[in-house]
Amino acid sequence: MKAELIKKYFPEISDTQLQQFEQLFPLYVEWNEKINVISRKDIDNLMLHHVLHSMAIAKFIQFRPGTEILDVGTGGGFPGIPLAILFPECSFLLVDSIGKKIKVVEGVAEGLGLKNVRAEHIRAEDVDQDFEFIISRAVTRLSPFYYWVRKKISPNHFHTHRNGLILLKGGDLKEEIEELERKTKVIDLPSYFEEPFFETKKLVYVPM
Ligand SMILES: C[S@@+](CC[C@H](N)C(=O)[O-])C[C@H]1O[C@@H](n2cnc3c(N)ncnc32)[C@H](O)[C@@H]1O
Repeated sequence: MKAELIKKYFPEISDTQLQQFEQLFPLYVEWNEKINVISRKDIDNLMLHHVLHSMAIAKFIQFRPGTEILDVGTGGGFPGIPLAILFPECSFLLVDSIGKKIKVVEGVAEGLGLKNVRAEHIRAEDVDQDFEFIISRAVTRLSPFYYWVRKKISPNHFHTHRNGLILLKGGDLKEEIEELERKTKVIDLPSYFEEPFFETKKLVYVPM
């Protein structure tokens, strides 16, 4: 699946951004040979299941220039890397508790020439900085996630949505949302994209 898939849903992207999306596949193949962080099946479906899927967040919100965003449990760089391509004027910190994953993220970000990405081998709980938004894909249940990060959201609001958490998740979320005991908004990803995804089919927004 090529980068045209991205253009289909984000027709406003520039030629530079399109080229960066095109570079993602060879870069991940190259890095995955050195450090295996993405399964063979997922590499084959990289553009759809990782890249486009991550960009559901950009269908939910257009981050304004200058926005600071934390991606918790980024793994090989999702959703942070595709969003950093799409929002070059925003700053992204991508963190993971496994160091070798951060090496891949750094290699891919450097290969793409992304100046707006920092990657750090650190647990989410230990990050000592405020962000307008905290994003994450397929990391943990809502309630523990909220406790890891609840003090890291800055109070200023410049967006159409309040600062908060934007998470891509699968499974039956009803129980997790009850356990969280906070206002949430849940969006089904098929309302953004007609292509089928694996299990992670919901976007959860928790305004703070
Ligand atoms: C299932 S993977 C998802 C990776 C990536 N977000 C994706 O969608 O491809 C979950 C990731 O969360 C990381 N992780 C788990 N607990 C964490 C924590 N407390 N702080 C930072 N990263 C964490 C794991 O190391 C792992 O890379």
